[in-house]
Amino acid sequence: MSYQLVMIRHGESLWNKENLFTGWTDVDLSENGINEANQGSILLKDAGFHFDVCYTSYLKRAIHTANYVLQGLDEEWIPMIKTWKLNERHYGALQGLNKSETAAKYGEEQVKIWRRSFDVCPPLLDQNDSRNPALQPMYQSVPSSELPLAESLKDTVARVIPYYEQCIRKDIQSGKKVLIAAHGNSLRALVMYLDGLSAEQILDLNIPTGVPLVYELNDQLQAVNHRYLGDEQLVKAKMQAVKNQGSK
Ligand SMILES: O=C(O)[C@@H](CO)OP(=O)(O)O
Repeated sequence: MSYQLVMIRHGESLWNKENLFTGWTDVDLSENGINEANQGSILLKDAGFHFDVCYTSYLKRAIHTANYVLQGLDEEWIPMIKTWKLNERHYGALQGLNKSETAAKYGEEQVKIWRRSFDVCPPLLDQNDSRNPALQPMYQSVPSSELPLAESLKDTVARVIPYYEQCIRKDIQSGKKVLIAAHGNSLRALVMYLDGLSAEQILDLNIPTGVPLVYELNDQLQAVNHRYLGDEQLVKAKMQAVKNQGSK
């Protein structure tokens, strides 16, 4: 018995377009991001994919991407489960700063550490900052002790993976076709776990926007292989573009 899991990072957001650290800031997709989500849907449709359930975050760029994908597949009726556990990594006080300007100010190496290291946490948001999730209606049902003021990838792994194991895994195991529409770093956390990557290996992993990533899992639900749908060169160029966001 083998299983399958499909992930998709949201299409380009308005803040991706402006090259701003985004994290839990709830921004819309750009025009290009909408096209990317629709394109992702076409790739899935052409390859014959169907879904029984979709998991996404609380953030509208991921929710809208899921909607565009499911609309294209004519499967908007399936259950869509929204959880803050799949939110983007919280970028703390870096949120809203331009990545290139931050690289010019603090150096590209420091920005790479903030963006891609496993266990370095960005500077924390102030408790009284209106962006503190504990002060926002969106997170009112979450105990404030669980809500971050910034997160490293390690912190993100610590919330994404237990959720995957407790909730998503069960659906996959019961034979449901699962789609996860999430974010660059919440998906890096999941890929790190599924592929058993080390802290060094994860440094150079960049997830492209709006491209379906298909995992084949064995009967133990271990990853046996994965592939992006679509043109290989285009996928590589999109990954490189994500990497370059941290250049001066
Ligand atoms: O700003 C962010 O929240 C993320 C994803 O867009 O960026 P990065 O690729 O720098 O981790």
